[in-house]
Amino acid sequence: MLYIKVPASTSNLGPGFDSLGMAVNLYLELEVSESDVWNIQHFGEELAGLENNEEHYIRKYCSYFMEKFNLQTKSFSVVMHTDIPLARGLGSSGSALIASLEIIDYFYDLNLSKEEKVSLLSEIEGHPDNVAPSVLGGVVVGYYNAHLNTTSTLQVPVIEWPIMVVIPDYELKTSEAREALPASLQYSKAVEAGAIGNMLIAALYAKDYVTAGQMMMQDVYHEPYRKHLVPHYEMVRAAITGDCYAFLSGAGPSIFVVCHPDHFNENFKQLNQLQNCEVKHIQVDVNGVIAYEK
Ligand SMILES: Nc1ncnc2c1ncn2[C@@H]1O[C@H](COP(=O)(O)OP(=O)(O)OP(=O)(O)O)[C@@H](O)[C@H]1O
Ligand SMILES: N[C@@H](CCO)C(=O)O
Repeated sequence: MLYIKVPASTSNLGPGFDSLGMAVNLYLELEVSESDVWNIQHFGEELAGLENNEEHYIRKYCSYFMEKFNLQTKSFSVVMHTDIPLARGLGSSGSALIASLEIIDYFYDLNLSKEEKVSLLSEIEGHPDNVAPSVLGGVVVGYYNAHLNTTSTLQVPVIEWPIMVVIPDYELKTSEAREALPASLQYSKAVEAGAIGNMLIAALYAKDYVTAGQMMMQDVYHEPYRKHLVPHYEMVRAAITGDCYAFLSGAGPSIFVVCHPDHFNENFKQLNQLQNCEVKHIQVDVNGVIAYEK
């Protein structure tokens, strides 16, 4: 029996659009064994609405990898639980892709390295900002070069201020949130967007979380085009006070909030007053995916 535990991820962190992400302590967990026929069992409320057919991501991406590596077809029995809410900007689809690759890696003895896994997964997603942190752990910058089909990643220091996430009670599919983006950015806007992202990375290295937070809140790549899809976005920005900074998690609708330790409790209480959402204190996951025989 193979046990797999994949952390959730938040991506973009404001201006790190498609290239910056952080693994966090919500988890997809699976127990997997070989079987004559596919059998996937769901546990927990997050998976309650998920259809269990050939399009199920675990089944679909296991088949994808079998074909990609020219492997003899196998079927699996899977028992699955997740704390990661689906389609909320917390990397749920990435977690399912990662789990599928772990299944194939283990049951076909592929012995893929973490770097090879991140490359294979980034090719599917088109960007590494969810899969790289969920595989490697911590805060990760990644660049998927679609022309060469290569992925580069580097870990940056984890954020040491406390973090919370506001999870609205509605879904937003990544595909819908990507459709809201413009087809092109004016040159001067692109330069501005890049400068804000560069400042964010420098601030994370410097552990200057006031500057990091200010950069997180000034994204011009995606948040201006998506905020109309997320009513909680302006509500959260209006509610936070003190040294406290918010960014849209991935494609949304969840919103991450990074706070000075002295300002965390008052902001946590304040955000808990908001309707139609849940607020969770979050930790960075520094391990990334784990998989072992049970
Ligand atoms: N554990 C899972 N098993 C199977 N399919 C899953 C699982 N988790 C997510 N999915 C699939 O992924 C879809 C959500 O993907 P989507 O990219 O829209 O959101 P997300 O990955 O949660 O957010 P983001 O990419 O912004 O972080 C679900 O509707 C479901 O089809
Ligand atoms: N960087 C991606 C993350 C969601 O997959 C986006 O914002 O669309």
